Amino acid sequence: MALRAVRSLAILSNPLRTYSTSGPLVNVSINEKTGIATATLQRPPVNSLNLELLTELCTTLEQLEKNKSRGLILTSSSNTVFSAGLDIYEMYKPNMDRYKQFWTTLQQTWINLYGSSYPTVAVVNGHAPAGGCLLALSCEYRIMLNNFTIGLNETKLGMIAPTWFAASMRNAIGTRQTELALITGNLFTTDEALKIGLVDEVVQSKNEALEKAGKFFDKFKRIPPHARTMTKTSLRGADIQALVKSRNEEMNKLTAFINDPKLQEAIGMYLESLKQKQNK
Ligand SMILES: CC/C=C\C/C=C\C/C=C\C/C=C/C(=O)SCCNC(=O)CCNC(=O)[C@H](O)C(C)(C)COP(=O)(O)OP(=O)(O)OC[C@H]1O[C@@H](n2cnc3c(N)ncnc32)[C@H](O)[C@@H]1OP(=O)(O)O
Repeated sequence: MALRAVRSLAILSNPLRTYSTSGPLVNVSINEKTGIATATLQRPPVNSLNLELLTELCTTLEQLEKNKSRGLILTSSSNTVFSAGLDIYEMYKPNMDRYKQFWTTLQQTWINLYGSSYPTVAVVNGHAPAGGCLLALSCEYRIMLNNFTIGLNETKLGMIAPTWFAASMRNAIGTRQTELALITGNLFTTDEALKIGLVDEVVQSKNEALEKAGKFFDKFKRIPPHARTMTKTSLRGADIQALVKSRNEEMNKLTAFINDPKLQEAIGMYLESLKQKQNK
């Protein structure tokens, strides 16, 4: 908390610096007038989150923090998919060293995004299942385009959404709705998501979403950044601390879980069903 306070006080005195962290999988651009960064996920066809994409995103978030960013819009280069969630191939017959690196990077990406000192908006311009929904939930505000689906559908895949996935959802829609959403693995339509507060606004186009995102950032023009950041930390800090404390334990559980032959069989069948869908 104290460190964050010092960092946020520094925001008041340091001028904004421009920088570039764009990579092949995450394009980063900075609006010179507003200082707002836009990170666009660009891993066709569905922005599934593999180790390389997560590493780029994680580094981008670290750089934004270091450079005292004014804010971040997280979006997708696809017109139909925000992110299909974790890359299922990272969990199918995994090389365990890579798998551990993958999961550690996912944890760190969440810590950086959920706990960022700068304001964050997800422009959800396509489907956002599972890990895709997690990325959106980790932002402070979600603006979604119509006619897509969003949710933590892990139970439908025979998996359990980790506690910090659940905490991110609880932070947005409360305990009751989170329990219902998680046990059913429901994917919500945009309108259903709006109704339960899983997203904050529904729009018809990406341009409209970007305009609304600008309005969200404008709300902070007259709010001292340190007060904003400390308030966010007071609300989200416990969720982050819980993961920081249990990181290793979670890794041990996951290692055993992912090597379960029944789970591997289920993942294989799920991958097959995704392929079959394409052949129809
Ligand atoms: C102590 C802790 C205890 C327990 C924790 C245990 C484990 C960890 C738990 C869970 C965390 C898991 C989180 C996840 O994110 S799992 C991933 C879930 N994602 C999904 O279910 C989405 C699957 N995809 C879709 O539904 C559709 O693709 C989508 C609606 C996103 C887009 O549809 P569209 O019609 O546009 O594309 P497709 O034809 O379906 O796909 C194109 C292409 O992409 C491949 N694909 C899709 N999704 C994924 C993915 N997530 N990973 C890898 N590959 C994916 C798909 O197979 C097609 O490939 P190809 O046939 O080769 O072209």
